[in-house]
Amino acid sequence: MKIIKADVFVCSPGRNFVTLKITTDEGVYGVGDATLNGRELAVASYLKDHLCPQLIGRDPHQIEDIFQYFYKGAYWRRGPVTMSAISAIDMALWDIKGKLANMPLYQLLGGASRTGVMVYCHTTGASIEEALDDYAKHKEMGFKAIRVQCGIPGMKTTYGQSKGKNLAYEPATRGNYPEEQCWATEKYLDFMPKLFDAVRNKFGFNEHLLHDMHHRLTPIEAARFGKNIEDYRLFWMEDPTPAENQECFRLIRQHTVTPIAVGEVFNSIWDCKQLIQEQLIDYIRTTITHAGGITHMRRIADFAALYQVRTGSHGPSDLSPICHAAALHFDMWVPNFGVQEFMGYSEQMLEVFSPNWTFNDGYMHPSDKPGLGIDFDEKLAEKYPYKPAYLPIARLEDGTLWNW
Ligand SMILES: O=C(O)[C@@H](O)[C@@H](O)[C@H](O)[C@H](O)CO
Repeated sequence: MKIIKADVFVCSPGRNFVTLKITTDEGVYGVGDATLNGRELAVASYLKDHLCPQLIGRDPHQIEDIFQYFYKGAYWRRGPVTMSAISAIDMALWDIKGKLANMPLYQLLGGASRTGVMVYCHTTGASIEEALDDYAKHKEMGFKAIRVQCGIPGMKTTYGQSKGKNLAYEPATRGNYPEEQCWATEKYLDFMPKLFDAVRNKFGFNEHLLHDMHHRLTPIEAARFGKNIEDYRLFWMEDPTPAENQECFRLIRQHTVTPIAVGEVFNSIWDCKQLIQEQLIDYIRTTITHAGGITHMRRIADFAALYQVRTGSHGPSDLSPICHAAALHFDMWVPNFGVQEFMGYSEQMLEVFSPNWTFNDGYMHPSDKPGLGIDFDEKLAEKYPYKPAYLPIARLEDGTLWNW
């Protein structure tokens, strides 16, 4: 069996997605997600101009060898653009393998380790009251794990806040320049515990409560924050500080038992090796689309299992439904599963991708169709051409560029 075609599509049914479709000489095809929010065209070019031509004529069964061929073969290893491109190839090849074996992906990986995948949703609001209403709505929908964010008095914008009533959280803005937001750490540190207090007072401790700090604090500020909120027993505080320097997390760990989740911007095991080995985190949040596909994610998860670090994969709607479909199969199998993020998709997006997963009472189940169990409508996608859009940047009140 040989690969005869590898096509890349960039479409924008509400937001930009990069999709790869690999076709074999026997007519079986697989799909993969290569979306890198704000840098979509770079990944599309990496695939189209460099990797796709080298896929032609290769045996699609050789997933591991193809991963190594592109990872080692470029000489220039790692990085989000390279790894997103490799991830999409890997996903599409697993899709093909599942279709050939007539098995859903999770069966190929080793079968189900659980009856369903616990997912966490996003709740947000301009004020605590609005966030509480949104929380109630999501609790009603059955979610067992809920992320809470909300506007901070005295700050025009903050991370994780929806832009209007009933609008889902959407960070990227259309146009050629990123939106500029403002950040004030002290205001955040003083205010945010009040949100957790209000949530726990109103809803109790039944749901897992999560919060994303989006890389905004220094290690000692994150340590103070984690310590202050211990009574609210968060499931995790996410991305408390930037993680390029993994040692920084030692300081946070010395001060607090609030669990820590990190990894959405990582693209290989090397980005989290020390964090895992020193047990500086509790959840690793790498994704199938950015961290080398199923092949490399499996390596990260197995390594993390040695240190009792569990998975909590990034799953925003700026990764395509193909990524979410693949993630659900992975989560169904992975022994050290923690939770899966699920932000949801608009109807327009679901028309283009048509997934077959199910959601019931806080748990999702992957499709039982062969492979990933998701398709991509190329014709419909043509109706939604790429539109430039960028993630915001953040500045401190004095104008200093900060971490968004
Ligand atoms: O935890 C999360 O889901 C966020 O951190 C993301 O929504 C992140 O901001 C976006 O994926 C960036 O594209």
